[in-house]
Amino acid sequence: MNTSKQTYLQLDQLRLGYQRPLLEPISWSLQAGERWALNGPNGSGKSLLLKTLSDQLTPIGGECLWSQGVRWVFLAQEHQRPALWPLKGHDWLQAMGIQPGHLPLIEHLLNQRLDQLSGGQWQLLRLASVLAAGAEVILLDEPSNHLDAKVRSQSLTLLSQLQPHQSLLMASHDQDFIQASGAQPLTIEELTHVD
Ligand SMILES: Nc1ncnc2c1ncn2[C@@H]1O[C@H](COP(=O)(O)OP(=O)(O)OP(=O)(O)O)[C@@H](O)[C@H]1O
Repeated sequence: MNTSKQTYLQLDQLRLGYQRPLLEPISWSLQAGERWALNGPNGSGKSLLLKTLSDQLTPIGGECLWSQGVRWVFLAQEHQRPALWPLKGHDWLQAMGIQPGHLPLIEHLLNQRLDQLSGGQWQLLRLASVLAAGAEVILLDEPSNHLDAKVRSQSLTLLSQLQPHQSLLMASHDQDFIQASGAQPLTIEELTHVD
């Protein structure tokens, strides 16, 4: 099936905010295979958009329409771990419904306890599991947070293994990471701009 022109997500005059709208309305669509990197100043609404797309916030107005059958996954900027958490990496993958055999880059983390992983190891495990879920749309909030050079390069390897039909929308301040990922930079201002 040729999915190159398929629209995965359509935003129509979408109003985002908490108690009241914080941004101008957004009208935008995401097509199969597109790779976008939201960047721009702190507080400009990147996380707000990703939280709304991933159903953590209700839009204040307008429409957010996922095409039928399109699956999305979301990597939050932070994921707090309980201080004592006796689960291991393979438990995490199992909970995500993922076969560990396909993920050589995180094999060394599978027998480690989640509460004993470093911040970067935890971020890599979470990123790898989100990418391995095979969803059509990958939403990532600051995926290069906490990463040293080696893990950062491993994360880029994982991103480079996305299938041509998979789409990416990530928020990032990390210009080098954005460039290396091949994603096109996009600002919230551009999304709210009306021609
Ligand atoms: N829980 C909240 N309640 C009310 N306003 C909030 C809440 N969280 C964030 N905001 C506000 O929403 C706006 C957008 O914040 P958001 O976190 O989306 O910015 P961002 O572009 O992701 O910033 P950063 O680059 O710092 O991660 C900011 O003005 C922020 O103060």
